[in-house]
Amino acid sequence: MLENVKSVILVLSGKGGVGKSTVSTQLALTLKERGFKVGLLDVDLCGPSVPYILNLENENIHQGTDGWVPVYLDKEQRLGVMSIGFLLKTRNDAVVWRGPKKTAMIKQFLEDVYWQDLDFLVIDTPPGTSDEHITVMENLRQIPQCSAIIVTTPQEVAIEDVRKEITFCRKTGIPILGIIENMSGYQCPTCNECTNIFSSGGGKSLAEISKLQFLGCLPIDVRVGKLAGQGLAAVKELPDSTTSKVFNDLVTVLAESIQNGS
Ligand SMILES: Nc1ncnc2c1ncn2[C@@H]1O[C@H](COP(=O)(O)OP(=O)(O)OP(=O)(O)O)[C@@H](O)[C@H]1O
Repeated sequence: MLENVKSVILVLSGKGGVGKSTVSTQLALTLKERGFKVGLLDVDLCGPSVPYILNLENENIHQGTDGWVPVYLDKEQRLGVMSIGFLLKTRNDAVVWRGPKKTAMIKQFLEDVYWQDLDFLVIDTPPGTSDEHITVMENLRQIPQCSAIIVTTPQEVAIEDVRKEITFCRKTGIPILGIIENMSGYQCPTCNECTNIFSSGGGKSLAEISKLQFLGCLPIDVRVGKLAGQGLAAVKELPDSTTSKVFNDLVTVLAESIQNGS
């Protein structure tokens, strides 16, 4: 049920494996840390990684009187999580469904989860621009505030794919909040030095060309994955890290947008 959701943030990428789920989970954890009530919905039916990233693989969801009850990360129920992964027996179980069945499942995810009152619902989507995306976009029309964050890596191929994602958002009328460049160098956990192991700056120049806001560069930081597995936000545990700065700034932008109703 989306009636009580103030703002939806879609996390999109043109290509798989660029860090969409990592960004979605860290964003949800940061929003919770900053005092918001948050839902995290994983609609990547073929590769649901959110339960794995948050170490919730053994959790089950159940049907309550008001709808499906999300898995809550905390006692205060400030961060609820829903994923097809909770319905699969093991991480290796494959969902082999044709389009209409996938569409029906996503509709159910959007309509039948009892989220209670949420400030933000973060939606982790599959890579590309598939049926799943069209279903999500169609069902979000009722939400007063909805925007997309596009995740890319610095390499050219990912950048090319992400251009298609931008076109897709523009055609479907979803405003793009901005672009995040992930895996932008490697941050040494000991000395904090960041080394560019791929080319760099692609996300920023794409944002400039596309006239979109650039939301920052996230380095490869092995500590971030470990923290998410314990349900912890980088902004709390690694306050001096680049990751912390990028997510803090992003949440400030989101908090302003919810206040302005934009
Ligand atoms: N900034 C980062 N620092 C360290 N590891 C990262 C970072 N971003 C992503 N990873 C790792 O890279 C792998 C892929 O990331 P993730 O699952 O978030 O990508 P995705 O785009 O959601 O993938 P998929 O398309 O399969 O859903 C994961 O093992 C994740 O832990």
